[in-house]
Amino acid sequence: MSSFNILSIAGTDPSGGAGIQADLKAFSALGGYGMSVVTALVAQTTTGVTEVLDVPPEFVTSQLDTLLGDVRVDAVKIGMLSTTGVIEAVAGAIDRHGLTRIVLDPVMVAKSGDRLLAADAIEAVRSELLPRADLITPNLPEAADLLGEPEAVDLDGMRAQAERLVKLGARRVLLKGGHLDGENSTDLLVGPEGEAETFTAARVATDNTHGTGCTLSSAIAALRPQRATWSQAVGDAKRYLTEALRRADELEVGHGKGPVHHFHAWW
Ligand SMILES: Nc1ncnc2c1ncn2[C@@H]1O[C@H](COP(=O)(O)OP(=O)(O)O)[C@@H](O)[C@H]1O
Ligand SMILES: Cc1ncc(COP(=O)(O)O)c(N)n1
Repeated sequence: MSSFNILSIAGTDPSGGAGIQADLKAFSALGGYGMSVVTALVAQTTTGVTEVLDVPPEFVTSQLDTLLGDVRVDAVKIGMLSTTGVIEAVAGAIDRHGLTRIVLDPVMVAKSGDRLLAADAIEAVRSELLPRADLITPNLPEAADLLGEPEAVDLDGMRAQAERLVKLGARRVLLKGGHLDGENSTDLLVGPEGEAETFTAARVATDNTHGTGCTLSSAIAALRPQRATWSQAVGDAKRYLTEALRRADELEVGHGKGPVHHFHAWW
C-alpha cells in the first residue's frame, strides 16, 4: 500500500490555523490523502472565538457512515468534539467501522481561552473515547481536567500524570509540555507498559502558537501508517511541527496568535 487515507474528525477554523483546516494541511504536507468530518462550525480567528454552531450528532453519524461506506481509512485524528452527543456518535462509528490508528487530541479550550468542549462532556471523553484511542495528546490543562487534578509543573509531574492517564484507560499518552517555561519544549510519551520516552525541541520564540496541538496530532496520524512504531511517528511529527513553528514568521495572518507555516516535508 503506498497511498494512505487520513481522516480528521474536528471543528473548523476559518483563519486556517487550527481545526480541520490545519489538519488537512498537515496531512497533505506529510504525504497523506486528507479527509474530514465536521463536528462544529466555529467562527474564530487568530484573536479568538466569536461563536460555535454544533453539528447535530445524527449528522456527524451521517457524515461518518457515508464516508466509511466507501473509503478505507488508514489513520484518524480526532480533535474538537464540542458535545456529549457528538462524542457518542464518534464512539459508535469507531466500533461500527472498526477504525484503527486513532489519535485523540482532547481539545477543551482554545489558546484564546474560549471553551471548545462543554464542561459536562469531559466525562464522556473519559469513558467513551479514552479506551478507543491508540494515542491521546493532551496539553497540561487537558491532562489535569481529565484527571481532576492540578496541572503538572515539571517533567516528573508530567510522567506521573501520563501514567495515571494510562491507568484511566488510555493506551498511550503523549503529554505535551508546551505550556511550561524553559528553553526547550518537551513532550512525554508513555506506553501501555508504563514505558516513557521524551521528545524535546528548542523552544521557538514566536507568538504563532495557534494550532500547534492540532498540527502535532494530525502529523502523527499522517505519519503513523508510514512508520513502524508510534514512537517514530511522534518523533517525526514533532520535527515537522518545530520546523513549521520556525517558519511561522514568514506568514502575515491576523493580529493575534498566528498560525504555524505548513510546508512540504523533506521525507
Ligand atoms: N514555542 C514553542 N517552540 C517549540 N515547540 C513548541 C512551542 N510551543 C509549543 N510547542 C510544542 O507544540 C506542541 C503543542 O504543544 P502545547 O502548546 O503544549 O499544546 P496545545 O497546542 O494543545 O495547547 C508540543 O509538541 C509542544 O512541545
Ligand atoms: C476547531 C478548533 N480545534 C482546536 C483548536 C485548538 O487549537 P490549538 O492547536 O491551538 O490548541 C481550535 N482553536 N479550534
